[in-house]
Order: sequence, then C-alpha cells, then structure tokens
Amino acid sequence: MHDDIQEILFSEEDIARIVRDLGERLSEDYRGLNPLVVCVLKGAAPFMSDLVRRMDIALEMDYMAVSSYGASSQSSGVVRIMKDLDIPVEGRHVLIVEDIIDTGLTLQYLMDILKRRNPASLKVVTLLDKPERRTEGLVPDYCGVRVPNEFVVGYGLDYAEKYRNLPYIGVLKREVYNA
Ligand SMILES: O=P(O)(O)OC[C@H]1O[C@H](OP(=O)(O)OP(=O)(O)O)[C@H](O)[C@@H]1O
Ligand code: HPA
Ligand SMILES: [Mg+2]
Repeated sequence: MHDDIQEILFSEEDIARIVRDLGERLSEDYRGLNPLVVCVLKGAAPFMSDLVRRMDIALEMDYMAVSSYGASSQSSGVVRIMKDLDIPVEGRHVLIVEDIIDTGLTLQYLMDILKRRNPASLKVVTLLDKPERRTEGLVPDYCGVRVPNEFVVGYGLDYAEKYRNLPYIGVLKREVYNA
C-alpha cells in the first residue's frame, strides 16, 4: 500500500492539527444551534469521526451516500444517491462534511437536493479543496487545506476502494491508475 504513494502531503499530525482547528471554529459558529452534521460517505467517514470529537457542542450526526467516481480516478459526471438521510432537514442548521471538493459536482448535486428540503441554513466543511479542477462555481464555507491538482488518497480517500485506511494523505503514483 505505502509503495504506491509518490509523496506524503499531510502526515497524521498535520491532519490532527487541521481537524482540531476546524472543530474549534465550528464549535464557535454552531454553539446553541444543534446542527445536523451530515457525512458524505464513504470518503468523509474518518474526517467526520475525528471532526465531531473536536466539536464541543450539542449536535446530531447523519450519513448520506452519493457516488460519482466509482472505481475510477475520473468523475463520471453522474451523481447518484445510494443512501439518503434518516433525520428530516427542514428547519435544521445543516453542515455537510466532505473529504474533498474536486470538480464540485458531488457537492453541487447534494446542495441542490438538500436546499429543496428547506433547512434553516446549509453550509459545507471540507478537509481538502482542489480548486484548480472546479467546474462548478463552488466555494466551501470551511476548508481545512488546499491540495494541488493530483489524485490523492488516504484518510478516507480511495482509488478503486483502496487506501482509505492510510493514516496520512498522499499523492498516488500515476502508474497505479494508468496501469
Ligand atoms: O468534487 P467532485 O469531483 O465531485 O469529487 C469529490 C467527491 O468524490 C469523492 O467521492 P466518491 O464519489 O469517489 O465516493 P466515495 O466517497 O465513496 O469515495 C469524494 O469523497 C467527494 O465526495
Ligand atoms: O483526488 C482524489 N482522490 C480520491 N478521491 C477523489 N474524488 C475526487 N477527487 C479525488
Ligand atoms: Mg472515491
């Protein structure tokens, strides 16, 4: 697994620091609002799990699964809902948790769907932002860190379902997905 990584971008310690800072900011901004924190499966699961433990406020958690990349390093452009939320969104302060915003297609689709359900507010926190690839005019409300235009894996991010359990975030060697 580690042999497939070209370069480590963020170590376990880097990630812990970034997540702690985001958690502190979100705790201030959402105190007293009992936000509905929505994890976009599967990539955001490790980030969600660490982030909520850095949010020292009352909140509720729910999970949604949409998929566009499948077993590929290229977005198919078609986003599908694989699992919807259990908790109603109407009147709630909804915070979407993403691992990465790349083209922005996934998030644009998700925001359009959730907006129609009349939340009190709808914002996004992403651990990674890859703005160079954006096709949708989307800017995250909260962003951990920017990444270069490379395919990255680890800490939830996969290539063909692999590498999600790496404790760090790194650039995948091109020969792995061009093979
Ligand atoms: O901005 P975009 O170009 O849409 O890409 C970002 C999305 O792609 C990945 O999910 P994926 O569809 O691969 O599912 P996964 O989370 O299960 O890996 C990632 O977790 C984001 O949700
Ligand atoms: O760089 C990436 N890595 C893994 N999954 C992704 N989904 C969108 N961009 C990426
Ligand atoms: Mg993926």
